[in-house]
Amino acid sequence: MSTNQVSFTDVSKVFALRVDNQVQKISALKSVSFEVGQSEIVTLIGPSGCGKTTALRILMGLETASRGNVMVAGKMVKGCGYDRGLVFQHAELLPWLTALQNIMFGLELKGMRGAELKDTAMRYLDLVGLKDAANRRPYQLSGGMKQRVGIARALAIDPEVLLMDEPFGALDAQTRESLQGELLEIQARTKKTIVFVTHDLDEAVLLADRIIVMRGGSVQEIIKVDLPRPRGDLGTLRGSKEFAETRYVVWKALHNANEQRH
Ligand SMILES: Nc1ncnc2c1ncn2[C@@H]1O[C@H](COP(=O)(O)OP(=O)(O)OP(=O)(O)O)[C@@H](O)[C@H]1O
Repeated sequence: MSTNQVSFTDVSKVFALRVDNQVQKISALKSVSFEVGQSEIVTLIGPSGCGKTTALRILMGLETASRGNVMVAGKMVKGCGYDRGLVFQHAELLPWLTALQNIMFGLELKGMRGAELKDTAMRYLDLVGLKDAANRRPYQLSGGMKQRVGIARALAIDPEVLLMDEPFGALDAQTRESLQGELLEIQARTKKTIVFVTHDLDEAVLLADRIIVMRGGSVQEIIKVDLPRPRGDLGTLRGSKEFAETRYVVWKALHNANEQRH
């Protein structure tokens, strides 16, 4: 974790909304700064509307910052790029393509052709445990399987940083838990740097090296998670004293964030 893969420095974002012929300004981010080290997993958590998705969208290049600097892998972010992969809450796969073709599509856009194209897509499908479902179309996949394809699609372009916006938020508790474990295993193998937005306190702790607690467009607190890596069996981890202690620290920070909001 010596070099920073992400530097978000003094970033502010103001949205201008036109309501009844009047322009209303919404300050979504106010001088937000944080860094993410190489191979680090950082989770962003905080009350609804505190700016988590806006921060992620700026990192992805889908929004521009009104002020401040955003660097990924040593380069200033100017629009989308293959150095970043995004996974949404809903995988948003192309419905007329198979799981394999959905992954190939992104690789083709990147310029990959021929045997390498199919082999690479298959390798990433295998990484998320879906080799046998390669020829299924999205409607033939469960919610969890679709999210796995979404993760494979983002990883296949070999980004420096994986940006994940509540990727497991729409899944049932059991599928969510197994995907959390799978994500940790994949990260241990690929060593990707991950910025992960979640509403779920347990998820924030289970996955992260550090947790950024946000409030009203600002960083309220950054909490280091000292749980060992690899995290091993997440069920056992959840039952540990260390997990409970960290969870309480984050709960308190969130509680403060909520109180100061009201
Ligand atoms: N395109 C936009 N135009 C105007 N306002 C926006 C836009 N996108 C976000 N906002 C506003 O910016 C603020 C932060 O929104 P954001 O979606 O980043 O919050 P969030 O923490 O991700 O919320 P949630 O947890 O509910 O998804 C909110 O007040 C929201 O209404």
